[in-house]
Amino acid sequence: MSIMVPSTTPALIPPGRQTLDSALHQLDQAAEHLGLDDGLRTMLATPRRSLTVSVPVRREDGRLDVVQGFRVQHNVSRGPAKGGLRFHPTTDLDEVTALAMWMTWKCALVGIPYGGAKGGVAVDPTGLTTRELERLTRRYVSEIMPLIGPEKDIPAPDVGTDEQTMAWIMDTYSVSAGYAVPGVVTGKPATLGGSLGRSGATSLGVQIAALAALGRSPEGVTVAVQGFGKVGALAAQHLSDAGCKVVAVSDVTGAVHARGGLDIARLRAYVSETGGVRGFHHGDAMSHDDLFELDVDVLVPAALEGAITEVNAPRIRARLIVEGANGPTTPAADEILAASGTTVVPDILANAGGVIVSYLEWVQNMQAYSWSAGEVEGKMRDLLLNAFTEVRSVAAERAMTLRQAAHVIGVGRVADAHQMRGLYP
Ligand SMILES: NC(=O)C1=CN([C@@H]2O[C@H](COP(=O)(O)OP(=O)(O)OC[C@H]3O[C@@H](n4cnc5c(N)ncnc54)[C@H](OP(=O)(O)O)[C@@H]3O)[C@@H](O)[C@H]2O)C=CC1
Ligand SMILES: O=C(O)CCC(=O)C(=O)O
Repeated sequence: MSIMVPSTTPALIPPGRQTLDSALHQLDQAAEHLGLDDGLRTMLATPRRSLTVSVPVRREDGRLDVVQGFRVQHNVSRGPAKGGLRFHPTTDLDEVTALAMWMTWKCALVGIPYGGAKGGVAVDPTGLTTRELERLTRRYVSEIMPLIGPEKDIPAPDVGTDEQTMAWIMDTYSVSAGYAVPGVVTGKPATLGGSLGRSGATSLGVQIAALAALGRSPEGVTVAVQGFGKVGALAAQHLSDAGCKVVAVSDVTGAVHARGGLDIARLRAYVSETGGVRGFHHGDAMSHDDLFELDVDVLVPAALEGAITEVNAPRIRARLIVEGANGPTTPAADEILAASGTTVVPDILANAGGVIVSYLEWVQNMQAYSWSAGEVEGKMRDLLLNAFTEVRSVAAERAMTLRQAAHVIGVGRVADAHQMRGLYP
């Protein structure tokens, strides 16, 4: 089985399919390198279980809307399926399948005992009231109930969902079980068994990965961040706290730039008040596209897939890209960046801090015990930096990019699990 990288991105291919093609291409490269046979490749390219559900939502004005929801368990050979839940209008089954596949490799890469999953609901959460969102979440959870559970599949936050969404999931599942089941979901509020440090864990991981890849003092290192949501805003904060100068950030509303560095704490307060970075007075407005072309040391894509393509990759001047988002760089862009000597710390490594702390949350829930914030951070840091060191040494030994090395390690571990278990005849 071989998946070609298209040299251009045909406009007619839906974005979700393009994302899945990227994930399959990365798998194919790793499988080739590992010498996996066709049967095993096909098994790894195919999700174990995919569920599509119709979710009715009663609107405040009495109307009934019906939206599509998905939960994909890509692989469960190393443990329960694990991965976030996304509420976004363009989410589809292909996108969720790709994101689930990346979760499989990510969990294997950082050495936590999970397979990979992802969920999605094709809805714009900003267009719903809190009560509508709650009804939607509870109904979606009821529909996917047979798939999830602390020993089966454990959702977590992703784009458009948060601690409140996780609390509703935990409650809906627990009401059905007849007792409180905190371990069914991670990224919950601390009062319901959420771990200290989970809300900022993905971003802290991005900072840790960025500093490790920089390999020099962060003082004065310039950074641009695309996306100012749960991951991007706190990644900007953590990088700024470490001494970097975050000179530009963007969200859907716009992009802001300040050559001398943005005051990230002030910008976060502004965004909580206004809903977006647009109009922030302590910086200049810039276009979304220009942010990618700034002369900065580090670029952190922390929004959605397909942000860095063959179109903008040749114009990127940052020498280091640290992927907070999943799948922000297309395979064609990857080739251009590799040829220009740009280092890309890949998503399955750079944003793994989130799922690592989710794992630590689940472990705390399963043993009905909790760790201090320092203990959680220390364990996360160790797991992430061990994976970072391993990826860097495999990349050096085998003359490959960090993404290729990360996939060789992650895919290799999952393939080993299949072979040892004998699931594959
Ligand atoms: N949350 C987590 O723990 C983890 C998330 N990730 C990945 O990180 C990425 C971001 O997730 P998360 O922060 O949770 O999601 P959020 O929904 O909290 O934030 C997404 C952000 O991206 C912005 N955005 C969307 N499209 C664009 C665009 N075209 N240009 C600029 N900004 C844009 C949104 O802007 P606006 O607010 O204006 O809509 C928002 O600021 C995703 O790829 C996700 O899969 C990876 C690992 C864990
Ligand atoms: O915390 C988790 O379980 C998963 C987070 C996630 O969706 C991701 O890493 O992409």
